[in-house]
Amino acid sequence: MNYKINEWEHVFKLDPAKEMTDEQLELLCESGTDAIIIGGTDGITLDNILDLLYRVRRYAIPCVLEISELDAISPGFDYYFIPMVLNSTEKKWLMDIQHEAIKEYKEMMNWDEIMMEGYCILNPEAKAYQKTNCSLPDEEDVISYAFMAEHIFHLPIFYLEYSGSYGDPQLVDKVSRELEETTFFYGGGITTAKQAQEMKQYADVIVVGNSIYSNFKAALQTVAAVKKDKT
Ligand SMILES: CC(C)=CCC/C(C)=C/CC/C(C)=C/CC/C(C)=C/CC/C(C)=C/CC/C(C)=C/CC/C(C)=C/COP(=O)(O)OP(=O)(O)O
Ligand SMILES: O=P(O)(O)OC[C@@H](O)CO
Ligand SMILES: [Mg+2]
Repeated sequence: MNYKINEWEHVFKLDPAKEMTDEQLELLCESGTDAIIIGGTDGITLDNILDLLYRVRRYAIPCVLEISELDAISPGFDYYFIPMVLNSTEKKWLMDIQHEAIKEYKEMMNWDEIMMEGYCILNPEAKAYQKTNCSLPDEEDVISYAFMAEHIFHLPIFYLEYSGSYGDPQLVDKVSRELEETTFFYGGGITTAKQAQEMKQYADVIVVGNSIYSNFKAALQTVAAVKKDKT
């Protein structure tokens, strides 16, 4: 198990609102992926999060809760990822919800386990884009958000999010050149080994989500595609 996030290359993001068999979960957790992130935008409840956490805990793999709902936070995860949506048009999604949460949880927060994520969401069809009222940034905007994530906010993670659609590899390349200290996560529309390899050339970590539920076999193959040089 590797708990060093800046050494991760591949993670699966599981949606607690979606069904998964025990056999599938075992294959994912033992695939060689670096971590399991539990998160999503819709239908997130404490019950479905705890259920999935309990099932993932059978395996020796880091398990992360990516917080999207204030009333669905539970102890027991290795890490808590907290999004700040940099291209939201509402301050609420950049810092106000987080500010409210700090008032409630400050005493319980162990900063060795918490990573703030600077999100830039680029797919207007994504639920997260719509929920957080994002505006669509151009290339220069995106690169500037990445720069701000590293040099102004000193965030541990910059997350380029195309959730549900495959992004622009040239832009991912340009963003990667902007980041040195901040770990660069790319997520969105990775459904094949080839796409995983393409985005991994630029991003530090690639995130595979929806294809787990639409084409399980192909999703599983994305791990070996980015890790085969290391084994
Ligand atoms: C009890 C305990 C152990 C406490 C530990 C202390 C702790 C960790 C406290 C947390 C404190 C804190 C600051 C919490 C913040 C709470 C919060 C609600 C923040 C808001 C996060 C946010 C901006 C959410 C908006 C939506 C978003 C960006 C979600 C990220 C995940 C994402 C993009 C999922 C992909 O969704 P998508 O694919 O579009 O949609 P589907 O779900 O349909 O796939
Ligand atoms: O679901 P997909 O499109 O694979 O995206 C993964 C992740 O970035 C979603 O938050
Ligand atoms: Mg999803």
